[in-house]
Order: sequence, then C-alpha cells, then structure tokens
Amino acid sequence: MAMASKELWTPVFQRLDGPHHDEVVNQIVRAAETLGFFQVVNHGVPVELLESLKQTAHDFFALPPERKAIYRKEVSPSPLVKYGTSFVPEKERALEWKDYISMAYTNDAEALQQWPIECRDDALQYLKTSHEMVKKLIEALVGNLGVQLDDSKIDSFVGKKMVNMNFYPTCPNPELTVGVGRHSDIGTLTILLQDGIGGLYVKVPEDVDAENKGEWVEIPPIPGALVINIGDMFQVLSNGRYKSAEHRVRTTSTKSRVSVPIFVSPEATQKIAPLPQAVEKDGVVRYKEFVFSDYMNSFFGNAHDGKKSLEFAKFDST
Ligand SMILES: O=C(O)CCC(=O)C(=O)O
Ligand SMILES: [Fe+2]
Repeated sequence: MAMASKELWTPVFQRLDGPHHDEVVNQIVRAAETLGFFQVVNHGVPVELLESLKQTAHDFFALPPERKAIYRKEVSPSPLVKYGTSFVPEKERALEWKDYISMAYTNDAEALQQWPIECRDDALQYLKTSHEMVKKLIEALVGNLGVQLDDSKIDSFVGKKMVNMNFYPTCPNPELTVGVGRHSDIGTLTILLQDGIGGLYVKVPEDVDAENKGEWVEIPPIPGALVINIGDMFQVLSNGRYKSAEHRVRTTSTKSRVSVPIFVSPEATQKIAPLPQAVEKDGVVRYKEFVFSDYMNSFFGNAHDGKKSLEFAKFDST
C-alpha cells in the first residue's frame, strides 16, 4: 500500500488568517475535492493536550472491565456516553478489533457531570480548543462553493459534536480481522488525533484527477498534527464536490493504538440537501433532501460497507 503523496496531504493551515490565507484555502479545497483527507498543524490545540489525550485514552482502556462496562449502551447511566466494542456486532462478518467510548456534547455542565471522570477534562478541552479551527475550515470550504452563510446557518451544519476515544488492542492474528472496516464518516467533518503507530488508510477515489487513483494510501502519523476528513453530509451539501473519504484501520500485532476523533455533524432534526448555490453551479441536483436522523439510523443499522451509506441520499433509494 502506498503512502499518500505529499501533494495530496501536505500539512496546511499555518493559520488561515495571515498573508497565506488564499494559498491555504486552495490547499484545503483541493484536498477536500480529491482525497477528502488532509492534515493540519498550527491548529490551535496545544500539543501538550494532544499528548495528554493519548495517555488518557490508554489509561481509560486500561481500567478494570467493570468500570468501563457501566457505560455499555444498554445500561449507561447517561444518554451522552456509550462504551462499546466493534461497530454493529450483530451484522459484522468480521468483528472490528476495537473498543471505544463516545461522549456526546450538549453543554459544559452536562459534560462535566456525565462524561467519565477519567477522560472528561481532556476531551472537553480538546473540543473547545479545536472549535475555532473547525469554524474556519467550514467557512473556507463553504465559502469556496460561492455561499455566504451567516453563523446560525453554519451552526446548523456543525451543531452536534461528539468526542470518541478508540482503542485498538494488539491482535495475535492481524490478517484475520480489521481495526475498523471500510467506511466514510457520516457527519460534516471529522477531526482526528492519531498516535504514532500508523494503520489508518484512505482510498483515493477512482474518479478524481489525482495520483494513486483507486489505491489505499496510508495517512502517515505526523507528530503534533490533526487529521481532518470530509464526512458524507459535506459531500451532500456540496452536491458531490467535496468527497467523504472511504477509510479503514488495520490492526497490529505488536503495539496497541489509540485515536481520538471529534465527529462534527448537524443536529439530528436538521434537514439536509445540497446547497442551492452548489446546485446552480453544477446545473444538476445530485442528492435528495432528508432529515439527518434518518440518515444516521440507516448508517448505524448496518455493518460498515465502504461508501454505501451515501446511497441513502440518492434519488433512487427508498
Ligand atoms: O482510528 C482511526 O484512525 C480512525 C477511526 C475511524 O475511522 C472512526 O472512528 O470513524
Ligand atoms: Fe472513520
């Protein structure tokens, strides 16, 4: 498997404000239109916090099973917190070799009260210190579609945030299973902290003008960087211009791995459809209108299966 070519994923975002603004926007747009993945440095999240988050994730998953099991989805004391293993075990042909804890954000008070005490402070800090970057990325990407959005409209695409911590234990037979199966993330954007182990692969779409077309390329760990990827909702909003990236994680036999994504999505009740300006430019509307919760139900009701999730947004789907 190839490494992503430098041109495709060069860390950008030497802060969007400043003399290099247009250049940085162009790099981000180009990445969003091709690979759907890029990495950023100088993102505003303190590097010490990134280090601490990785340690916190290791410490959390090293807790006794009974301490973690209280958050299993059937019994969790909080609707915001869910601990699980694999993705949809009832539907998967090969179980994903992964445990995770999900922490949905509503407000600070509920996060402090309900998120597991072992990870809540770091997770909340991560969410807050990345907020400005998320907003600027959305503004740059939406602005490039020729759309001027006021803050409330932007908020409706990024109204919901969830911090997950993923743990991939060492696996005695890595060739027999997967860390995470092929999928695209369904929200608007994902911000991902990965550690130095490696193993995150993204598929370069067949239909873009880029190197390594159709190949799986590794997103190499870069110390201090955050990985950004486009989710299905951004693909829909942009009428297909930005690509939600199909990706997967392999397991490893020698060292456990952690990653800490922030999933940024619309509110469940939000109506989603391609932005009119994007449609006008293209002269064709590529996705239908739907409510985000219906999209989520379709996604979470099935095992990971590449970009099949997006079928739901097509006109000929039921
Ligand atoms: O662990 C990773 O690097 C990515 C995990 C992932 O794709 C996800 O949680 O959606
Ligand atoms: Fe993902």
